Amino acid sequence: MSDADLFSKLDGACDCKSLLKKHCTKERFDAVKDKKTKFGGTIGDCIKSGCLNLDSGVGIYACDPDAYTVFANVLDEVIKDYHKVDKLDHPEPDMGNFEDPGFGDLDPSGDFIVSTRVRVGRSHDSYGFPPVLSKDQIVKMEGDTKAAFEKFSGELAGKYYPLEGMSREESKQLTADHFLFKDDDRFLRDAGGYNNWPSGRGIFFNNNKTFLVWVNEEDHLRLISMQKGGNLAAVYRRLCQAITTMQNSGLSFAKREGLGYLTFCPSNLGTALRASVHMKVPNLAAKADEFKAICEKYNIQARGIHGEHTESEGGVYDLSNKRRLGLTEYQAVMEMKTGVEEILKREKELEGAKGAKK
Ligand SMILES: Nc1ncnc2c1ncn2[C@@H]1O[C@H](COP(=O)(O)OP(=O)(O)OP(=O)(O)O)[C@@H](O)[C@H]1O
Repeated sequence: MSDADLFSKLDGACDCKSLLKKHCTKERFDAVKDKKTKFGGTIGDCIKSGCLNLDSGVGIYACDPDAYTVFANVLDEVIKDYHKVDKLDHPEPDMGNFEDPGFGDLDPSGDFIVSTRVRVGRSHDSYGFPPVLSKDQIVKMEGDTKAAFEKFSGELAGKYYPLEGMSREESKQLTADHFLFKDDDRFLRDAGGYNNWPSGRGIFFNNNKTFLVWVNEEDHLRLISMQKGGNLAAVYRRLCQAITTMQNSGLSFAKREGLGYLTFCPSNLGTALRASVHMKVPNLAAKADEFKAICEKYNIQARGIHGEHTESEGGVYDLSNKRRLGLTEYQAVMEMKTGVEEILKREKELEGAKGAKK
């Protein structure tokens, strides 16, 4: 389908509620329809998924880091709307004093928090995103990334497992353990996210599986630190040490002033950080209105435990920072910490009240 045909499909859709539909007006589309990014991408590459999937929430992916400049007339509006900010004035990155972050274990009893995870997305600034990436380029980029992994030492040291050639059993087990990613998202598929799959994709693990890197899942890199229990300090420290090592190994990550770190989907840019706990909150979750209100008050997003758009199981929720743009990395983690502590306090009160009634 040509870029013009894609746009007509979107333009003619009456019940489409995506941010793309809202902000990619005919005027804005016409203003950029003949432009190309320095990686050769077009506005059609960015809007394809949202035009083919009219039920998208966002509907636009950047075809490459340069798209955030060349197609800013559309992308900036989507970003402001999605992240609920008036201005694009994201601060300079600041991970705070991560060696001594001023918080520790959010649930020393171990009764409520099942596991803690903090991840960031990063993009190499010398490569495009999937819509403009050839098989050779994705394989070369994987090579650059693997070279940086060689610099990991101590707790971070581990091994890279390319998806190509991985046995079915191994990949099934890694997915069940919440470690591996899949190729089953139709929005990402139509954005070109699975082009040349599984070439260039893989996963790095440290030896005790508390630090991993997804290579060319949705983003070029997703750096993930996770462990059982609620020790947010240990998880955050490990992630920041890994980010620092990768930056010092010569990799240069795509950023734009006012937008922070750039990612394939505009919903992730800024800090590109999501800090989450899997926490047991059956009593509070049973009071749906109160649960929703407390999450909103503290900017917490609640998800099911198998990732975005999944349901909770046994009262366990994935609770994370909702804000990723317009605040520093340290502030984003602190927001999650504060919200989770409040939710935990309320869950304990409700649990206590139930005990008293018995
Ligand atoms: N605190 C956590 N403990 C254990 N596993 C987690 C935790 N948070 C997320 N996961 C797991 O990580 C995987 C990826 O989750 P999900 O796709 O929701 O988030 P993400 O990787 O942060 O990316 P995105 O926000 O783009 O969806 C899922 O298998 C999910 O269960």
